[in-house]
Amino acid sequence: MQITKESLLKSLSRVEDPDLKRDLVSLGMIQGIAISGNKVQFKVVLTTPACPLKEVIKNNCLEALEEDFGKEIEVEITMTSQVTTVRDATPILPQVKNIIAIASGKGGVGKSTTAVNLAVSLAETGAKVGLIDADISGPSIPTMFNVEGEQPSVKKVGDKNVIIPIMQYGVKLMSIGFLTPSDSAVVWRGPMASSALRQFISDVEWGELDYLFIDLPPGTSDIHLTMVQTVPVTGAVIVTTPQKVALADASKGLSMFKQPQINVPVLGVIENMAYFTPEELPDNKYYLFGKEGGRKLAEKYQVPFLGEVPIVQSIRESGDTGFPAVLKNGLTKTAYMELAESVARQIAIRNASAKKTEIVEIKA
Ligand SMILES: Nc1ncnc2c1ncn2[C@@H]1O[C@H](COP(=O)(O)OP(=O)(O)OP(=O)(O)O)[C@@H](O)[C@H]1O
Repeated sequence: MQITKESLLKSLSRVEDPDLKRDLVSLGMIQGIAISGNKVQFKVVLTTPACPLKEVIKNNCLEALEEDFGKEIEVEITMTSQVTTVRDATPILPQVKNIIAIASGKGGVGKSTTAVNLAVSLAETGAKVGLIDADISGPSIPTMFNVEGEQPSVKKVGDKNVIIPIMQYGVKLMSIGFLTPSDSAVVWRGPMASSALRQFISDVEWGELDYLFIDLPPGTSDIHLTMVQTVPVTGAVIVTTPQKVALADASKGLSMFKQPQINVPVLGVIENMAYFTPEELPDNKYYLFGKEGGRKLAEKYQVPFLGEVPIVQSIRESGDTGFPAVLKNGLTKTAYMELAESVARQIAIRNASAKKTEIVEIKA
């Protein structure tokens, strides 16, 4: 059969994106077609560079084409990506495609550690990533990125001063820790903390970003409200340990996002410190805080379970030395890369299926 653009597209329209459950052609994912005799070239534009199904989709395309055009067809597929968004080009962060809140109920469950490693993992896949440390009274991001003591520069744009974020490990960063001495106790009144977050959102030159993570303080606070009143949040990720007290608090955090007045989609639950494992004996698992609590929480609230991260000594050391665990080879790298793929996948699914998030109106 002679290969034409139409026959090629007809063939590829039998291939589905397994997550979005629609065919690649109607999703507009097939681009740049070039045909010469029995040689064809095209691009598959995925919804994220962290797509875990890259190889599956590529093989399904090859199979469909060989079925229709025989083994003699020569196919060159370039797998590329364009992160999706449901945001309008609003005056606030117009070039930021997705804003993701990282929240927990209880403090100390590893929310910041998770936010840091997710951000660096996605940057490693080639995505443009930013991270706001909204934990105003206990900023840990500068330490975890080994940029303590750095000060962002400021430039004038028109009559406005804009802050240039600090760039480290491919991630643009903003934290109150860059603006105050690291050993001083920052005691903020609620309104001051909220105004700092608003400034981090609107007065920082974030530029084009695929993913902007906001590392929230633990619990539910004024900061959470300020965030949802300032920007439309694509979705929230809840971090918890499997321990009963952490789960009880995580449920409260999760319910807050689901409240009709807030209405931020919950992308899923991450179980941190799921079990202890010595790195040299990764098959030995000790369930210090109980088993599968995060998974059960996700089931209870009918939200995706995004994955688990074990307690590993090197994760704590990586945080303290400012060299994120995902940048070291080994089991922690694998755990965080898989987690990042899982988060990126849920963002793509959310963007394909749910409508945009509205900013929460301030009611007096
Ligand atoms: N999977 C893990 N394995 C080992 N240590 C971890 C792991 N996750 C986090 N930690 C360590 O636990 C401590 C608390 O983590 P982190 O600061 O990320 O928690 P948090 O929930 O953001 O805390 P807070 O709510 O107080 O800001 C840190 O010392 C961190 O290095």
